Amino acid sequence: MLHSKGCRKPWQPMWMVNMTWSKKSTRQCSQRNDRTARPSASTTRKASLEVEEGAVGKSSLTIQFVEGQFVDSYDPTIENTFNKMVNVKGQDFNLQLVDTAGQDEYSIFPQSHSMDIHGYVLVYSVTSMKSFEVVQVLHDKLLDMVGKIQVPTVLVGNKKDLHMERVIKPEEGKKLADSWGAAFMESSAKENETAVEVFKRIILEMEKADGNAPPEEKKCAVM
Ligand SMILES: Nc1nc2c(ncn2[C@@H]2O[C@H](COP(=O)(O)OP(=O)(O)OP(=O)(O)O)[C@@H](O)[C@H]2O)c(=O)[nH]1
Repeated sequence: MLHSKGCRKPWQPMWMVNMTWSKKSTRQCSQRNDRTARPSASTTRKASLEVEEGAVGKSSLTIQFVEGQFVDSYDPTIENTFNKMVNVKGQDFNLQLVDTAGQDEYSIFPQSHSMDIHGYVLVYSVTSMKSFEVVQVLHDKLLDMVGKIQVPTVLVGNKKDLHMERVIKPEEGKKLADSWGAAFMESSAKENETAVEVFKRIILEMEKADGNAPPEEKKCAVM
């Protein structure tokens, strides 16, 4: 897409959180914990997925997306990197995803989370008011660190399948995301469809920030 005809311009690196991805023209198998994977010869994109508070389901969403399975156990994350090819609106992206450790409002935001990152996925649990509060603190810290007023971001309310335990309404999440100029969605790491949708959404947000509207929204000059 970057090098093809049309009105696309060369992609310029931006910072993101927790995930990295690169565009490639061929499909690749996913790899877990692949810290040695060679970067794509083509332009590389990075995004990062930040989880507010522990246990909101960040790792579960990632594993559902990368491996297509739900993990019922809880094993606190230190940091893992994943690669996964994903097709969005006819274009292949090689997503390099960094699954970071859960954070609270007192955590120091690692500088590495602003380096060579193109977008961020911020996750809270719809069953935890605390996680919803912490995600707001983390977003502020993120903007301070990168020195921008807006970054490509998707706010995700996870665990939507836990209906009886829900304490955050979808409208509250949407309102917060709107105030950030971010995309919003709810997910369940038990459902492959919503996990995949999370990562497609952040790719679209990064594309948008790069001036690359989705195909149906693109307006090329008529010669
Ligand atoms: N019902 C339900 N349980 C979930 C969902 N996502 C995660 N869980 C469970 O919540 C617990 C924590 O999930 P993790 O994915 O490890 O959470 P995390 O945010 O990565 O936690 P940290 O590694 O501490 O950052 C696990 O027991 C998961 O099985 C979900 O969408 N629905």
